[in-house]
Amino acid sequence: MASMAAAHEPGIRPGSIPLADALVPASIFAPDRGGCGDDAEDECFDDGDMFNGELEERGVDFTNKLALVSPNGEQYDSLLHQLRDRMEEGCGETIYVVGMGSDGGDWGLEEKDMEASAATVRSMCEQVDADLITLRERNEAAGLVRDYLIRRRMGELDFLEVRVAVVGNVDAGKSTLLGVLTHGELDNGRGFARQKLFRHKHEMESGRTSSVGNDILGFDQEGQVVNKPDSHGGSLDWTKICEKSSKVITFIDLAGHEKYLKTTVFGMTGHLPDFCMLMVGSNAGIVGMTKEHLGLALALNVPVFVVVTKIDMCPANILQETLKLLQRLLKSPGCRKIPVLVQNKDDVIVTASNFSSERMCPIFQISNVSGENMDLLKMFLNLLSSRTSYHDDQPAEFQIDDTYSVPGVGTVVSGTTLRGLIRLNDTMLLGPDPLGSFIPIAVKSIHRKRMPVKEVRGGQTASFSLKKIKRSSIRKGMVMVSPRLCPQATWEFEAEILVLHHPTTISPRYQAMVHCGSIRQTATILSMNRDCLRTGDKASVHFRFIKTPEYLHCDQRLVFREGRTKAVGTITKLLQSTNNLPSNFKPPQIKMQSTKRAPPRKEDGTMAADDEVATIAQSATQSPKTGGGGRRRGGQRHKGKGQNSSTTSTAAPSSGIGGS
Ligand SMILES: Nc1nc2c(ncn2[C@@H]2O[C@H](COP(=O)(O)OP(=O)(O)OP(=O)(O)O)[C@@H](O)[C@H]2O)c(=O)[nH]1
Repeated sequence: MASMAAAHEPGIRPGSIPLADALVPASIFAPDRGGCGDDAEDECFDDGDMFNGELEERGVDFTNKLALVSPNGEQYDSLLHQLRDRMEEGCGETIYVVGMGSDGGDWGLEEKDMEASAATVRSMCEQVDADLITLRERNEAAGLVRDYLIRRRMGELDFLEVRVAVVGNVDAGKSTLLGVLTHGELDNGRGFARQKLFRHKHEMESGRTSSVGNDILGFDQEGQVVNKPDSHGGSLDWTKICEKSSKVITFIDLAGHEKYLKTTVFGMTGHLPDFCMLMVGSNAGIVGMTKEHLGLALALNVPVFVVVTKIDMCPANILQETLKLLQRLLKSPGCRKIPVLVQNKDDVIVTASNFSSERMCPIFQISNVSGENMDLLKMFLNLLSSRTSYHDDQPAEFQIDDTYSVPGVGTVVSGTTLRGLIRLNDTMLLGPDPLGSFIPIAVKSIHRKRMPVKEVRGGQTASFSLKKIKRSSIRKGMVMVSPRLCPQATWEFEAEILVLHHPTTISPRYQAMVHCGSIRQTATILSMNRDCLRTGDKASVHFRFIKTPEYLHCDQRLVFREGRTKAVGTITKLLQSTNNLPSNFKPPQIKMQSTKRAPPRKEDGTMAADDEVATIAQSATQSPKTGGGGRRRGGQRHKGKGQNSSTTSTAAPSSGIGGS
């Protein structure tokens, strides 16, 4: 396990970080024998999560390391119940530790007790139709301790799904890493690996990503990568990957260049990532858009892990400097993260088990050219579990993030199932159209990752082919929902916002782009509870969309931006609209309204970047429903949103609502 003294750590080279600045070792996240010492530990286990996630008793003492040795019938049922809960919380998987108690006794079991415990766990796995995979075995003071991965058995057409947004400055090595991971071939340092991923001709020519790309990495039940590129064109057969995988990681590859920030924001809000992988070139350090992207992830409450690339070509002192600045940024009051350097498999297990605490921020140091530490990153990815828990009985909701016209098939929409279960031939309501109406539409075919399936559930991305509807009448940001929801569209809403940057002041009638889920539309500020807003200010703001009403939820996070102006916030109220006409019937010709010129905080009106990150995190942590994290793996989920829970009612009367 990682040690506190950075100088002794293999990944850190001579000229290491001074002890005071040392990264937090992963070992502090390992469960304690009986209590939590410092803040970091409190954070990890503040729900009393001591032994395999449960402290309370249900006929069995979960804190006792011998609980699994020979449980009686009632105790076995309790243990099984606990395992089922944890599997559900972890969206079909959980890391299960045998031989560790939290009752103060020494850790470890004698061999025969370990075998008896393992037999109990194996039998429970059969009951829940899951596989038991040994992650590691170690010797502790009183004997053996084993960490298992318990993962639901997947049929050929099913797999667990985790979405990871990949962000970082230009040239950090994002596309290269994805090329290396998904195609299994190392880079040559001159752009070889990324060639396989570029989607546009201009990307091939400039070497820069401009669009939101999707790449998949499949793991089989044993945690081995299943991606096998075609030996001719090097392309990947997604269907084959999905058939062989028990878990598929979808990377949402986002552009690093500032001019594509709009696309990057859309990727982070619209594609609902479970996690964010922030890439940093070790030689370039924390430059360009790095802080901007980190701030975005914090604002949207997406847990972040960092991958420092190019360690093959970086002098030791520069690498140390980058790591030092990185951990300073992560620990700053704005981020309040606990940076943890991942250096071996033990660190991977500990960080992956605790990652959903949101406060922990694992840091990997890799090379796309030599492949150093790539195995640790892959192992970590295999152990991440989705943060979107699903319940099949919830009314289904699907958000559309793209549309296509497929020859011979017709109109196809792609997006993410937010909740519930959608089956072939189900009738859903599609909308809202510009008048706020929803129309009934039958689901004629469903694909997950290009593979035909019969159903799709909460947390999974999918595409549907739709009959008798033109592509032009569907736009990004529309939804398909269960008729049970009687969906309504909203022209106006209230949100608590925090201005991260604005050169002057924002006042009523100011317009900017609202990003919320896959919605991307300009909205006007009608009123707010302050005269004007400038960088760092918070306010409750009343917005109105200028073009069409949208389907919104209270508690949804939003990003409000225009050029370099940025604000983040949470929707607090869906408001009744006064009329059904689009407000751009006579669009107000106002933009970047600056009624009063307030003294900017810095010469150019910006906040110091650290302040900006600070303010973002403050907003994220103070958001009414964001919660503080602190739960172990599987415990941190996308927060439940009210079912289109407007406080009053919403806008346009709809012709097709609730029909079928
Ligand atoms: N030596 C070395 N070169 C690397 C490594 N990773 C990436 N590179 C090189 O760095 C350059 C930039 O990599 P990209 O993957 O295009 O960077 P990016 O972050 O995707 O850039 P954008 O798409 O513009 O956002 C390419 O020439 C890669 O070959 C690494 O670990 N070591």
